[in-house]
Amino acid sequence: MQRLVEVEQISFEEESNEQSLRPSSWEDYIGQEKIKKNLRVFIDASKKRGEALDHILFYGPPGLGKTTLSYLISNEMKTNIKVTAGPMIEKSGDLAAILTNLEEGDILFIDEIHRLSAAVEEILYPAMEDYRLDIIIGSGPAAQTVKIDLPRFTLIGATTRAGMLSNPLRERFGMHFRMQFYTEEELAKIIQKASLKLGIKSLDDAALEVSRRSRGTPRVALRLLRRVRDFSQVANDKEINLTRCKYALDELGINENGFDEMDINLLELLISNRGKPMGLSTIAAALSEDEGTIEDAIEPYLLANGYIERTARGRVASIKSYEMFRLTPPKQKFDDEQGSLF
Ligand SMILES: Nc1ncnc2c1ncn2[C@@H]1O[C@H](COP(=O)(O)OP(=O)(O)OP(=O)(O)O)[C@@H](O)[C@H]1O
Ligand SMILES: [Mg+2]
Repeated sequence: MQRLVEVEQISFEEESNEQSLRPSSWEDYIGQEKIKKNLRVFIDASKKRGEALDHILFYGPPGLGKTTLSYLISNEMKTNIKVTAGPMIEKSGDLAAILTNLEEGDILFIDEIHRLSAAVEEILYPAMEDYRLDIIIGSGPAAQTVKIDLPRFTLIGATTRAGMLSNPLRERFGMHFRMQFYTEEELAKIIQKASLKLGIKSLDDAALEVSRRSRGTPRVALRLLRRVRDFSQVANDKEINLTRCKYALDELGINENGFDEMDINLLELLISNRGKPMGLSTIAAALSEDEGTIEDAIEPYLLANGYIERTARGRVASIKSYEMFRLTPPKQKFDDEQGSLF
């Protein structure tokens, strides 16, 4: 099923749409203030010293701006950026070829870095630490290690699943940044800027309405904005206004909290368990979704906003969810070892 608030699998068309709306300056990159502030200090310092920037790891749910930030860093450092992704680097030779083609100060961006194979990761360790490539030639007693020096480069890794990174890899990043969900005000600003780029102005209250239904995620906000714009243009509106906006979003089946069918199904499932924790694999089977998608793309926003709670024995719906469905939360305590859930 294609989710309108789906943030992970993006089509080619969407990807090129995204490129056109992708901020190219720090001023256009709204929010994530703490990360921006820190990054600017590190960038300034490394520029002053004339050194490559330390390796950086961005982690957090999809669509929050990890890739965009990486491009901004390369802009700011005035260096080349080579972009690849974990699943694209199949053999250690692939990575060796990428590394030996880098120039001094270049940025290598590896998306979905948690999906690198163990063999490829091993190549990365000395490359990150000592800018050195260790290649083993031959096998058995005649095997030899050849060491090749690499230019000083910066690795930027991005992942939706920091927990899946191996410790040695994680520790080799000098900076770790966790991406945060955006506030409604921040998303409204992003929408207004993007809207102008699309050639139609969004009125303040309309932009806020789209924000409220965007699950704290710029990619979702921009996707909803494009659909709302379609409705507005068909109706010959000069600006995107609140009434049309609400109509369009309702037509698209995005509820007032930005929840779509998938979120609702998950919440209903947990509620049907009446306060008893439900394990991830059970949830995945019941919703016919894979565990990774639930953990990376659906759950984080619901957790961050207190709609569900995670206990050692599984997930439960919180009072807030019962209230949203206008249901009474169960009084009975199921999880005795962990104390009251509510
Ligand atoms: N802070 C921001 N300000 C303005 N626009 C943003 C911001 N963050 C993200 N965007 C927009 O949201 C879209 C998605 O961002 P991006 O591709 O960087 O996310 P991501 O974290 O790399 O996602 P994924 O984990 O799926 O790779 C981009 O097209 C960009 O235009
Ligand atoms: Mg990305």
